[in-house]
Amino acid sequence: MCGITATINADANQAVSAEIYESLGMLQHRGQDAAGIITCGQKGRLYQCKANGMVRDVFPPDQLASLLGYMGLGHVRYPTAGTSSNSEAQPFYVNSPYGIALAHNGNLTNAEELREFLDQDAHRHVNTDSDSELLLNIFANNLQQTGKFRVNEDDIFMAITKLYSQCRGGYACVGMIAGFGLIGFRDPNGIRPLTFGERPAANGVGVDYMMASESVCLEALGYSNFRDVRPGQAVIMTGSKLTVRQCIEPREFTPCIFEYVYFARPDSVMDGISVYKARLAMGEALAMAVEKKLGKNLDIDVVIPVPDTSRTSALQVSYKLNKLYREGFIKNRYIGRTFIMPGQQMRVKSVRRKLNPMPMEFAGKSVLLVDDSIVRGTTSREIVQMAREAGARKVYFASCAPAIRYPNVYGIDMPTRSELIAYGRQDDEVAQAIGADCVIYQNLEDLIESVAKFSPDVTTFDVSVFNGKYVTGDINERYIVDLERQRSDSAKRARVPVSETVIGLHNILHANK
Ligand SMILES: O=P(O)(O)OC[C@H]1O[C@H](OP(=O)(O)OP(=O)(O)O)[C@H](O)[C@@H]1O
Ligand SMILES: NC(=O)CC[C@H](N)C(=O)O
Ligand SMILES: [Mg+2]
Repeated sequence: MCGITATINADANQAVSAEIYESLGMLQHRGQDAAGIITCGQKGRLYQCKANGMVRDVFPPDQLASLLGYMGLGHVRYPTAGTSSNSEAQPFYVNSPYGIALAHNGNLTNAEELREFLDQDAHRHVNTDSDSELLLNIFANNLQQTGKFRVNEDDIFMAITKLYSQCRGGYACVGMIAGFGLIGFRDPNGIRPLTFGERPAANGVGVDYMMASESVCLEALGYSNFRDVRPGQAVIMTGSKLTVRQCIEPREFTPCIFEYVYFARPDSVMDGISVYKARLAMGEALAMAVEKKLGKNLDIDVVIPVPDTSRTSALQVSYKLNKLYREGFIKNRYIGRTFIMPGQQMRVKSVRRKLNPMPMEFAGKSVLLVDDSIVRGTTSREIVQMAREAGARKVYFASCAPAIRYPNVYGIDMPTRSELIAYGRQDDEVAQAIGADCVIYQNLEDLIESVAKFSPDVTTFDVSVFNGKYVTGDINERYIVDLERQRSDSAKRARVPVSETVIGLHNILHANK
């Protein structure tokens, strides 16, 4: 899902790298494969450090100080396009025109067309398989068309407006133009999130600005007056000045519902909706679904969450059903999220290493396990087996999200139908496949209602993984088949490993080794 962040301090002597590092730590749950920071110092010079790995490993604290400058971008990566090579770690940089860097959350659905355009018409060199590098070059090319020695805000908004007509898919982006300032923009459907805020500068003169995928980063760093970038809108932040412009007529506002189900932190507020409140509501609605399926006289002794994400909802399921809530699985706090790990083998191994059952909570009991979602079934299969090994008499499995039967094309790496456990299976067949006595899914209307009821203006969402309806309107069977061919687990395994050398701008991490 990737996490993006950007900061510009009003005081040009106030370095940003430490705070960007901190906010990347707060976005780690959105991407565990790679991380990067690029900053811009006085005289417009850029400094960069990026590589594969977790935030704490990519940026040795003593080297953070060498990322000089008062403005910068940060990124944590969970790949959905290209490869997992170091060279595709973000932010990306192009020197012409003006020195531009960009960090992207999302996925472009017309990447091949853009690649061809950049090669044949724009004559720009693209050095990796990343769709984010394409996005950056499209923007750079649009800006280049101005032919100006120096650009102004109107030129930048125009370049973004043009980009909206060229790029399709889901994208929330933060960018930086050397010596000028920061930009941020969000796709016309607002599928991927982007929020921004401000705070008084440390020296009391002017205002600092920050953008991030999730509001937690802004909150922790003392920013306030949070607003979300609206679909098709763009922002420009320069020393103490913020300009917001609606670049194109927005399409239907359809944020990704999976942010609320799984991706975002519960303490974030996205598009005005508290993720925590939405998860409580999902739990309430799920409790009703459980009662409907299993009857009023529930044979359930205890409700057990599958840590971590389902905890908030599971608590509400137990409250509504008036059944005991117990932490039956203990999570190893040093193991990250398994769903966003790159290969199936690694995911399966990690579930067992990550979660360990407390036998006394299972022995002789009928348990209701609650998770936020069942995607490939990796977690549920292992968890049900663990519950049985620990002596459970009956194992019911409830999911806050409906059955997932369609690929995601907007920034979640679920590209292959056959890898989804509910694909081609009825609910009872899913139960059989994961070894549960029964599977209870939330229905789609209830999920939508659980999230939408907290929003002042969002009524619809991108729910394509549940119903196969893609909000951008450009996805056909041929695209899906192609995606499966390129990005299935087996296709990724078969790929010849690319060089692990970092390609690109002078990289501080490697320079100092
Ligand atoms: O059916 P699957 O393919 O296993 O995917 C779904 C599971 O993966 C996620 O957990 P994850 O371990 O990634 O993160 P969490 O600790 O935040 O729950 C999600 O919360 C489900 O538990
Ligand atoms: N999950 C994401 O947002 C991925 C961003 C981009 N498509 C990449 O693969 O790097
Ligand atoms: Mg989980």
